[in-house]
Amino acid sequence: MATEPLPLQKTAAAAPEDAAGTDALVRFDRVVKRYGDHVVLDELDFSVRRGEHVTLIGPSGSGKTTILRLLMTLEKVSDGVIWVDGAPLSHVRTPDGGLKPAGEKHLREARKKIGMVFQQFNLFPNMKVLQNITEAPVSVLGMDRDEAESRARELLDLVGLAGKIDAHPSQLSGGQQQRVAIARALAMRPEILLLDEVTSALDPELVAGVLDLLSDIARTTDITMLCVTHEMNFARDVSEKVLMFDSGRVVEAGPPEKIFTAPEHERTRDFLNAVL
Ligand SMILES: Nc1ncnc2c1ncn2[C@@H]1O[C@H](COP(=O)(O)OP(=O)(O)OP(=O)(O)O)[C@@H](O)[C@H]1O
Repeated sequence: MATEPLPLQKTAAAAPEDAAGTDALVRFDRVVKRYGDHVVLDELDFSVRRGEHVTLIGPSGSGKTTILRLLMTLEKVSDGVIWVDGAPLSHVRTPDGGLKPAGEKHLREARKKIGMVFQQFNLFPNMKVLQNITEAPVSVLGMDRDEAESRARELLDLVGLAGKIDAHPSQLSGGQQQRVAIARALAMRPEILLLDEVTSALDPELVAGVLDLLSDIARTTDITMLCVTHEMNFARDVSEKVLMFDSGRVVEAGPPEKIFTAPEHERTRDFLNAVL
């Protein structure tokens, strides 16, 4: 059975030079997220270019996970618009050219472009490794099962777990489970990969292996990454841009070498002093 190539090689085209952010793949446009009276994201503006690897840092409660959950359409914006690839993610266009909040059908379609890896792996406990990876491509994308299995095998090879194809998640270490979760996210061929503290639940000796895998994926593929992490060395190695959040706003943004060595904002300095 012929399979399409995996989207796992860098294409020749360089990421567009776009200092103004007009060619952003992801753009938050005055995004507000409230839970009751609690404003979690406060007219948040930021953008991410295609192929860029961005790390989100900031104190607990500053809204980092909320940003990823909004992108994954697990939450809805209270105000403002999220754009992905020039189209509204959180909204749909009205006949008069305006925007209205998107319904479930649009959101289901939109989330196909986006994959997420969670802190707690979130594998299906009753499915073997192979089926964990093939389930969504078959049921959500309508992919032929043979093709999905063939791709899953390639991805398991990539994450170093070819021998665990018939294991259940409970038979794997945390690091192995997280590798399966990464393979499962990639199986959907996402344009954007969201990583939410993916090593926080791992035993310390398993962290480096998962981070090395993600570094390889960042280096060798075109995938755009948004990554919430407390692993500052990883952020330094992998990302081109670091966004420092506080109280639902970006207080400072820049390349890691700038943010980590010469932060300008007092909140960034305080945060880095606490975590480094
Ligand atoms: N479903 C919810 N209902 C009410 N409040 C929520 C909900 N989800 C998140 N919050 C609140 O939103 C704020 C931001 O949470 P979020 O998880 O985005 O922060 P974070 O920066 O990712 O924090 P951490 O680093 O601790 O994971 C917190 O004050 C949190 O309590």
